[in-house]
Amino acid sequence: MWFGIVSLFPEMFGAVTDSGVTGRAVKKGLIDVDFWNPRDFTLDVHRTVDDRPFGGGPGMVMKVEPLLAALTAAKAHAGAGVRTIYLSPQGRQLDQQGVSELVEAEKLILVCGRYEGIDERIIETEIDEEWSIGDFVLSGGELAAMCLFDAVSRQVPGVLGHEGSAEQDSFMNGLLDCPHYTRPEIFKGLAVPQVLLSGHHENIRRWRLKQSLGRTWLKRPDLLQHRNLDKLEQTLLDEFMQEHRS
Ligand SMILES: CN1CCN(C(=O)c2nonc2N)CC1
Repeated sequence: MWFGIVSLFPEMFGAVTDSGVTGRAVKKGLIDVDFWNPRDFTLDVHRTVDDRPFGGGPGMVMKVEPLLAALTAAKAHAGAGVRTIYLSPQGRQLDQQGVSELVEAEKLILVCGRYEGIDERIIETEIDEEWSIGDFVLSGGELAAMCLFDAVSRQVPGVLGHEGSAEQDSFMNGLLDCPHYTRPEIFKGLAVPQVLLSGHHENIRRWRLKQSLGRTWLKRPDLLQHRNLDKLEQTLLDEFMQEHRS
């Protein structure tokens, strides 16, 4: 999978291109990333990338020409079939379903705005989709782009090594994740659930599923609205609810 990043702060992306699971995927060539910085496309001695908004008001807007030149260069590099995304609170809120759709794209350009944003005409003429990571305001699109980059990259075959991790990620099966434990067996007087020490894989699988269902019921019941439970899942959830109430 290939990502083209248009950003005034490409150095921020080291957090995902040089570290962790995604950093290893880049190193292995499972994920390719290229950067285009609008500042490199300025023509004035001060390398100006922002301008005052028409109509006045606070803040600045990213200058049209350097941004367009950077984006044009990114699209030329990408070739056909690339989807160009602008990170913005106006966009579709990113969730695991959206991640699953985006990973099918194979080539994504992520445009990161700064200041008050980018000229609306760039959005109208150059952007295919707007995506948001939540209803809050960031200082720029870079952190949102890194979230999208990480979540989408995790779904690329081979990135997680044993594919199971992706499946077991929260939201991959529409439920919250189960609890996780590691050594020591007793920590602050709290023991690891015995079933996890039993070595009985089917019992462990059922316990984890029951915990996922129960946690989702307690913390995110809205997710259950859209999740058809099979017979076993309903039985396990009923058990959890009964135990929770007793
Ligand atoms: C111009 N800039 C404003 C701030 N911003 C965001 O708050 C944001 N992006 O994606 N999800 C979000 N929330 C990015 C774009």
